[in-house]
Amino acid sequence: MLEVKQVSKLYENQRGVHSIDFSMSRGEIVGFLGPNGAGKTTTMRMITGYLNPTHGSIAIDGLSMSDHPRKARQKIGYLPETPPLYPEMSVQSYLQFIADLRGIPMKQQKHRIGEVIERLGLQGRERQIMRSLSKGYKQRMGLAQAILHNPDLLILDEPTSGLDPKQIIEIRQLIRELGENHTVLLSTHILPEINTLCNRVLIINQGRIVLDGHPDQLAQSMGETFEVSLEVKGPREAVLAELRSLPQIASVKPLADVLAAAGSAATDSAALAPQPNPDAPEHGVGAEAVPAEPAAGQALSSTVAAEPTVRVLVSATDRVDVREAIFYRMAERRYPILAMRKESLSLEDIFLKLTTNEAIDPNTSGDVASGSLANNSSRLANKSGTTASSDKRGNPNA
Ligand SMILES: Nc1ncnc2c1ncn2[C@@H]1O[C@H](COP(=O)(O)OP(=O)(O)OP(=O)(O)O)[C@@H](O)[C@H]1O
Repeated sequence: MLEVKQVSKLYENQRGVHSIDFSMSRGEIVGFLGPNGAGKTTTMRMITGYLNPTHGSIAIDGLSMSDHPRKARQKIGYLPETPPLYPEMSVQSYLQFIADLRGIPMKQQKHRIGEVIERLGLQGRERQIMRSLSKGYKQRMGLAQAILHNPDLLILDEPTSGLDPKQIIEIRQLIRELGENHTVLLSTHILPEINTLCNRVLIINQGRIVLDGHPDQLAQSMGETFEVSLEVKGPREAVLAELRSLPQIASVKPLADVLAAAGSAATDSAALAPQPNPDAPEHGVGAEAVPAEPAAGQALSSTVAAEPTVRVLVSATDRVDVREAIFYRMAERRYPILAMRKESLSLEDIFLKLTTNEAIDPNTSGDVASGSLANNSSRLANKSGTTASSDKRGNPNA
């Protein structure tokens, strides 16, 4: 549907985008993410024919934008960040004006405008002057003018920017519906928007595409290992030994050992004293035994057995999903699993990793774009540190 090949844009004294290369298939909803000044708008304006690339080529459905600009543009609907509305016009007269501009035959105009008004929930507002529309309805009008000529490809530049939460939900729902019949490229600064709307994400930084993939697969492709955080009730050393004996377990890192049996401080202070953890120096994570919660927890002391709770981060080799193996082994040994969670990088982690301090090496950006970022160890260190410190924050005695 869309082919962007080796496209660069040089402004007078600086580079807008550099050798952008991607394609989109029919039916995809692609999220275009990047920090301020990364090159999103420049890319979108080139795709829509508003700007000419300095190098490279763009084709819409096989039609070259430079050789057949009119025909290629006919296949595109564009919602710029600020919708191009005329405040003095009414909803109906504005859409008629756009229909004329788009060359929709007179005979079809009434029917098509009616369809679009219904699709975007603008019924009853046909005679309203656009100046008096709310921001959400102005955005609907922006979408209406973008889809009026029934284009195959929709380019939406920050479609929910500046809307209130209710309007955001409504516009997202509209985009989802439009995605059923159109191919959509949308730029946004709102990361959860990508997860809820898009089946693919492109991340651009400093004018280069640094990542391209499915939102769910990105996290996995950027991690070296499959990781599970786990909370198990049972004797600490025995639980650790069982986990370490499982095949395909690369490491078991205790995060903190928490005595669930509150109140045992009063009866068994020795049991609550922080225990040295043989794993702590090796892994550098907070693995000391943390005293139990005071007051509120103490009320539990008469009902909860003084069984320690072991909290660990388990990493598997070759990204193997080890959750079932862990479950069955713990069940076999009668160590109840209180919590088990697959750990992964959030889209926010990925975005920050790719767009903050880490300089993009042009020689390796191809690898990065295919999602094969290798070193992930600093994140692990961070995560362990964060978990350990948040444990302490959550425990006034720590
Ligand atoms: N008309 C222009 N003349 C010169 N430089 C420009 C022009 N338009 C954009 N740029 C520069 O090109 C780079 C990319 O800008 P662009 O507007 O495409 O980024 P963006 O990702 O859309 O940013 P934002 O999220 O802030 O809208 C920036 O460094 C910007 O300053």
